[in-house]
Amino acid sequence: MNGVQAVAKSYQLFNPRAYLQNNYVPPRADFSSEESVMCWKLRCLHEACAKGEIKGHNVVDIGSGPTIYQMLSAFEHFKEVIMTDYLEVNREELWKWLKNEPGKFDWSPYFEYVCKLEGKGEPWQNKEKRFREQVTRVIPLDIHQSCPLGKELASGSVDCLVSSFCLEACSPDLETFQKALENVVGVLKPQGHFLWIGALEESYYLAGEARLNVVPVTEEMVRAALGKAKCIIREFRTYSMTPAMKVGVDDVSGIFFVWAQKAANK
Ligand SMILES: Nc1ncnc2c1ncn2[C@@H]1O[C@@H](CSCCNC[C@@H]2Cc3ccc([N+](=O)[O-])cc3CN2)[C@@H](O)[C@H]1O
Repeated sequence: MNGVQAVAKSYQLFNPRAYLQNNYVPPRADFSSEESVMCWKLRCLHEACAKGEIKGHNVVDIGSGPTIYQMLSAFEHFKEVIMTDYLEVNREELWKWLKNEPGKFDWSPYFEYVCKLEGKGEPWQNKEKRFREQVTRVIPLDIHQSCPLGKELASGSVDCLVSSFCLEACSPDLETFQKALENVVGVLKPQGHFLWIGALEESYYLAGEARLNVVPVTEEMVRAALGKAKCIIREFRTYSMTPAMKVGVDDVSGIFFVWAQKAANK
C-alpha cells in the first residue's frame, strides 16, 4: 500500500459529526470573540471578496468536508456554486443541510456573522436562502487524480476555487501535496482566483475514531508550492493559534489564508 492508499484507508473512519464538534463550535467558533480563529477566517474571506475582483460564472469548493462556512462570502459573486468531497458521508452531511433536513448542523451563527461583516443589515435568513438556491452540485473529488473532479468539470473550466484544510490533510508527504496543488490549480481558468485556507505545521487531527495524518507545512513551503504551481500570490495572511484555540483535537500551530491567481496563459 502506498502513501495515498494509506490516507484513503485512514479516512474510512472519518466521522463528520465528531469533526464538526471538534472544530466548528466554541471555542474555535466563538462569535463573541473577534480573536477566535473562525472570526479571523471569515474576515479574511470577506475582505478578499469585498474588493470586487473575484467574480464570474462558477466557484468550486475543493474538499468541502461537512462544512459550508468557507463559501459564505465567495458564493455571492458567482452564478453556480459547486461543493465537493472525497467521502460520501461528507457529501451526505452537506445535502442534509442543503435540504434543511432534521439533524442538520446549525450554520446560522456563521451566516449572522458574515452578514454583520457585510454591513448591509440583511437578515441572515435571506443569505441562507440564497446560498441554498445557488449550490447546484455536490460532487466527488480526488485531489490525487490529474482531473480531480473527473468528467464533472474539465481542466481550465472554473473561474474561482475555494479550499479549506484539505490538501495538507490528505497528502502523505510534500511531493504529493505539491502534485495535488497542481492537479487542483489545473481546474482553474488562467487568471482564475484561488482562496485557500490551511493548517500550518499540523501533523495529525482527530475526527471521532479516526486519527488522520497531516503533512506539516510552513508559510515558506506554501509560498514555494504556489510558485511551482504558477500561481501569483495576491495576499498571504497567517493566524497563530492562541492557547484557548488549542483544544486537543490536533497539533495545528497556525492557519494560513491565501488569495492567489493562476498565471495567464503565456
Ligand atoms: N484524496 C482526497 N481528495 C480530496 N479530498 C480528500 C481526499 N482524501 C480525503 N479528503 C478529504 O479531506 C478532508 C478535509 S477535512 C480536513 C481537516 N483538516 C484538519 C483540521 C481542520 C481544522 C479546522 C479548523 C481549525 N481551527 O483552528 O479552526 C483547525 C483545523 C486543523 N485540523 C475530508 O473532507 C476528506 O473527505
